[in-house]
Amino acid sequence: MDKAVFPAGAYCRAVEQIIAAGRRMDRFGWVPATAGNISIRLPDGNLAITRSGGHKGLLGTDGVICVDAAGSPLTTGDRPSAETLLHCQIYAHDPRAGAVLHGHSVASTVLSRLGGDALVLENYEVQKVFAGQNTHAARVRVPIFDNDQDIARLSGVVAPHLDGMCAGYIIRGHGVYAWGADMDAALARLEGLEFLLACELEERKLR
Ligand SMILES: CSC[C@@H](O)[C@@H](O)C(=O)COP(=O)(O)O
Ligand SMILES: [Zn+2]
Repeated sequence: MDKAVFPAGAYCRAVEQIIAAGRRMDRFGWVPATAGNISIRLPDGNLAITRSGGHKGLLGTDGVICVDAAGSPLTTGDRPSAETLLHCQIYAHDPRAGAVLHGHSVASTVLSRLGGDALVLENYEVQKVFAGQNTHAARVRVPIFDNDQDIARLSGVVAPHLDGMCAGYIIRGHGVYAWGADMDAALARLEGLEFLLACELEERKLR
């Protein structure tokens, strides 16, 4: 299939939103060097996703390519994000997911290296940004999975935990995955999660 088969408006909007999201994540310092990847689900079920290896804060239109729902590039020779399968997995699991974001913040990297299989967030007002959360008093569990360069194997480890995951997840020493119904919702989730991780890190430094 060729990119031309997409309704031009939907594809162009997706590319613009991905470029803008990369810039916003870069402003926060969440996509150092070539870290991070960003995708949007297109109306036909294919994905617009960042090409592998570029700086996500400096994306041009050629920094975004199309893959099918299984992660295969629609244009032969295109190299999608090395972590495309993690995006595909989220879209396959959650039919409401419209955008997926991955960044490498200092807070997610450092906190996940301290050990444990989850971070539990409690008594923060901002945790209400996560799906289904309406009080600071609830406990929001953010799972941490060990990093793995074999993304298919990593997705197999993540799979059994996706049900009921409301804030996203962390890969140890690596970064976070967050998603939402559209790009605005995904960015709000990511920003909320990163704010809370930064709070946790600050608090631990004071202890
Ligand atoms: C700076 S290395 C980071 C990569 O290994 C990877 O984790 C990452 O987030 C970006 O990979 P990419 O293939 O550009 O999507
Ligand atoms: Zn990464």
